[in-house]
Amino acid sequence: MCASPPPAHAQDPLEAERAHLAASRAALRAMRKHTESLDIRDVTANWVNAEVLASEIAQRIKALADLADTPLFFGRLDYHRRVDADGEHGYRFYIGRRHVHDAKGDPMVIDWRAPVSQPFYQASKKDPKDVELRRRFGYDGGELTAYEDEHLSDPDEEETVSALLQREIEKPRVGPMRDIVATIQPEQDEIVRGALSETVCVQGGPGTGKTAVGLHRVAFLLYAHRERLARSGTLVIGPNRSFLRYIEQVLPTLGELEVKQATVDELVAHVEVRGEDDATAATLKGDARMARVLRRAVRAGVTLPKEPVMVVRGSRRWRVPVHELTEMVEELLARDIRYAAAGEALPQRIAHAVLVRMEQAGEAPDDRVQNAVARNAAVKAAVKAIWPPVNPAKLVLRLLSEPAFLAEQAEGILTAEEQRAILWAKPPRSVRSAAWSRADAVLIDEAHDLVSRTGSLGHVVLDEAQDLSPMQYRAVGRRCSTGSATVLGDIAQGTTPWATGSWAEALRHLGKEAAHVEELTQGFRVPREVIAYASRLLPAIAPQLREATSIREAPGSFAVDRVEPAELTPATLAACRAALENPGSTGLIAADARIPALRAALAAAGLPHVEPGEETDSTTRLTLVPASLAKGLEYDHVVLDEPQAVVDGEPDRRTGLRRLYVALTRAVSGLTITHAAPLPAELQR
Ligand SMILES: Nc1ncnc2c1ncn2[C@@H]1O[C@H](COP(=O)(O)OP(=O)(O)OP(=O)(O)O)[C@@H](O)[C@H]1O
Repeated sequence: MCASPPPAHAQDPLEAERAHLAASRAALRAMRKHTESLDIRDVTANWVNAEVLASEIAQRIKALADLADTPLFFGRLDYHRRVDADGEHGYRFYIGRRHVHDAKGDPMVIDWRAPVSQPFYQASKKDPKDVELRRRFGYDGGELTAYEDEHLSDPDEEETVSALLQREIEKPRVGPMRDIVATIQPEQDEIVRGALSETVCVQGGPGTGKTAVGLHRVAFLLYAHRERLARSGTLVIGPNRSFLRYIEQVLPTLGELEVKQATVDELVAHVEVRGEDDATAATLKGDARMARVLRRAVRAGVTLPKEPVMVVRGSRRWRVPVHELTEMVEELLARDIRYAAAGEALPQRIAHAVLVRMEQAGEAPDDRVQNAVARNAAVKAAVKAIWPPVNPAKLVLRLLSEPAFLAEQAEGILTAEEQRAILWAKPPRSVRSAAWSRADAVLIDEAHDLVSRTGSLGHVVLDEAQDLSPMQYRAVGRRCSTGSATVLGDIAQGTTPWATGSWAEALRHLGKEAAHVEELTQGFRVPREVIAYASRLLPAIAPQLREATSIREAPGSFAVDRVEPAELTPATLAACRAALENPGSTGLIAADARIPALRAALAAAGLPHVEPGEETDSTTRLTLVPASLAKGLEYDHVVLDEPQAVVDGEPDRRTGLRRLYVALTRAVSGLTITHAAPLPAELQR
């Protein structure tokens, strides 16, 4: 970083940049050494503080690791004028994954999230944002091998597509998801740097970078609001564990080690899920009307008092009459406070009424007396009868077991037929023995929240959101009720019968109606020909959506092989072998029902494979992917076995075609389809 304009020296620019890289590396090592040598004995008064500080330091040491194959900086900005922002000043800034400073404290590399770095992503010929030169760096392993310049204010220089960006996008994919920090695009950057207070919903076709954007947004928010989010917490929600394993490296590479990950099922794991609903029951249980039924049910046990409360203290008896108790209960019912909080308020109200009477009788009771009266056995007994405690799981068990109870709570909300659809055919004996379904667990979570408020996090990223039921949105919404969310999804990839119809509706259930919906349209994954082929399904699965474009220049390979039924499995295996000739990962995607047969065939043929979410290595680059787990994942080459079987694996045709759309859009460099049954009509054009 220079404090004065860069001198026009004759040195080979690449050499100069390599020198800066070497100096930055040395500075990073020095920073790490310094942190490692910190002696905390003098600054911590007790062992708790010492523990906290020690763990913070350990985190910092980890964050300061110089990762050999992740370049320390990937870009450079030369401003026209000296920039003074956020403690950074100078004309020239190197942009990287984290701050590096020299011994004097002057910055060598600026964090990509700092305000001075933003023009690296946003500046253009049209709006240069004071930037004279934008330089992108190319690396081979850890070695700086190339650079590419754009003189943003030079009217004679033509605007071109960056070859380095193109190279980055075209790289064969291997292993888990990587960060995209060097090549975030302007439309993505807008979302990444959105204000913490704002909830944003991103609709985008397959491979438009929704997941990548969501993860970088968390990294950005943690940078901009570190203390606040450290207190309140951040969470990334994904559809299943294999997906979460696929993305789990991205934030740590960006230096963020503290972000939690979970599936929606894990968030609501109050009971063990062993049962499964049919589509009708699951859809009804996921319907937002269930929240109203539960609200009523939670309060169903509240009984208006029939007798006065009599408190005996010493030689005196104090009586709170029925009408006064009734007023208290009615007031608590009318107020929007949680059931348990209201149940705790009631004894205090009764005690207060007793205190008023004591005062009227000339006594001078204080707070301690009020608390003692609230704990008095007569008051406790009355409260238990009026406002009995509610066990959320037991309540849901009763609701799904007792037709009369359900009828009472669901009257005017669910029809008789709908009630029958969600009732258990054979009611379980206890919470433990019940075969709870995933949707039931969400109902229990709602009941929990009606009883006592669920704590809110600072920010939640909800990926593959198109699949959530309204009740699941509510479960996520209460976990960010005082924070914000990034909602990511693609309506065309919605494969659950209970999926919410539109983003506006989804955001309402999430409790974030004011959120705006952004659209990402540039596809970074799927080759042009393949996305065009998959898009033939759009009129049938999401007619309102536009086809995603592909910014990949490499045409990729695409083949459809029809074979005799007896030849299907051998043809699929042969396609896998051919795909494995290429560098990068190969995914064999098939209908869930085909997986056992294919697994056996792969074993018999001596083709080793892993399951989704497991790490591939140089000897095992093939993953066998059930269509139901393909969502969100990508492979360099995809072999898709028998598309019609993928469609048939779902309860209805639209869902089947959407599942197929997901499977067709996982490939980065090549897609081979093998089939014996005719292809679904929608694909034949
Ligand atoms: N700006 C970018 N530069 C380089 N690569 C990018 C960029 N944006 C996205 N990608 C890459 O494109 C691929 C698809 O991104 P991602 O998985 O985030 O898309 P998605 O929209 O979530 O897809 P899906 O709808 O299939 O879940 C990933 O390999 C990602 O790293």
